[in-house]
Amino acid sequence: MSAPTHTPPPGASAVLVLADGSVFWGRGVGARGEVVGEVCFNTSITGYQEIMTDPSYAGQMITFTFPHIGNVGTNDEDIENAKPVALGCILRQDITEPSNYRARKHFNDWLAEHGRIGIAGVDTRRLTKRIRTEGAPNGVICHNPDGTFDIPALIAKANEWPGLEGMDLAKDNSCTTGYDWDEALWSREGGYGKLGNAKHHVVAIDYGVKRNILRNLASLDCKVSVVPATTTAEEVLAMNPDGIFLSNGPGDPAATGEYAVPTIKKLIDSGKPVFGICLGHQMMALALGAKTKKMDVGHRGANHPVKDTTTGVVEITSQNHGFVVDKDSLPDNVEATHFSLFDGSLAGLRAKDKPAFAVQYHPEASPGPHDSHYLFKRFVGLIEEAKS
Ligand SMILES: NC(=O)CC[C@H](N)C(=O)O
Repeated sequence: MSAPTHTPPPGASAVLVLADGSVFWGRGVGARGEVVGEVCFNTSITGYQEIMTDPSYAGQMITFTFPHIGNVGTNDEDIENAKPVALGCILRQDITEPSNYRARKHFNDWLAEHGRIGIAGVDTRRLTKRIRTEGAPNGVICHNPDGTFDIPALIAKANEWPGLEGMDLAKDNSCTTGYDWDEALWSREGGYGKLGNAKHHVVAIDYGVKRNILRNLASLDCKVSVVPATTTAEEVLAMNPDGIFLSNGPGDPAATGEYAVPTIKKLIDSGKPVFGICLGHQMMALALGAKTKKMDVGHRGANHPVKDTTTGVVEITSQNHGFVVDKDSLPDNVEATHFSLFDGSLAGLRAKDKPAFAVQYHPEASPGPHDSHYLFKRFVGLIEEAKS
């Protein structure tokens, strides 16, 4: 990488610095100010609003490898959380003018309104290659229209940030009080549906849950009670659920060892059907005695092939994770059920002696393909089996 210059080029209103001293000049988008966190990349070509609102991106800023960000604007519906959670975004091109019948707001205005900082005009290919070869670095985006930047201070800030490893972000991104969920999946004709005839009761533990997971459950006739991350196993079981769902969420799964992991162990031992997604998958693995680790290269995109070894079927999946379950650490009572066809990493597991299973990726998509919706049906199938 060429030596960084600390003199802003003409017109620079933002800068991205990495902990190793790399400097990327650009044009600020969204809110002004400074943000520090992990710099990752996502290869999806659609769904920037769903991605920015996915709570699993807490502590991270997202490099969008697709250059046309903003082309469908933003609306009040394509959200996975009430507010964006990703710290900021890094873009190749200036934000595209919105052109879509559902657009309500320009992406730039939406970012600014929610206090989210971004930078456009970055060589995102160079940045992505750097992340791919050296891992996701700490970084700072600074957006200052005055064009004055204290680069050494920003680099120091990037280095001082402790990094995601060992960081528990699930508790802070959970709801603080429980609530019932009855919104079902979206359709072009009717928008979001409503839970009709509630056949099953699912308690979903919220570690930073994406709404489309809850919508999928509601669309399969599940009344969903969402509860905070620190809810105890006794409290969950006292709600008499037919099934228990462990949500996705940000941060290091191993850092949830004091509250989530022991709770999940008790819930699995109760014999109730349990289904986990992403962080939920990682914590289920920890509860079953396996280990997790930080990945050299995280998976973030909407075209990741995964093989379900129980059926032999390959599905194209939506993914967002930087930690993974070590496939060599699975105890005898745990079966590996899915593998990533990109790097062979573990993408799904099940307990052999309990109705508990989980996947590392996102069957709810949002954004992404719908190949993996069958997993929600698999969960409801386990619930029906347990009830009969
Ligand atoms: N989407 C998620 O649940 C992410 C899980 C975890 N925070 C990871 O990065 O691996």
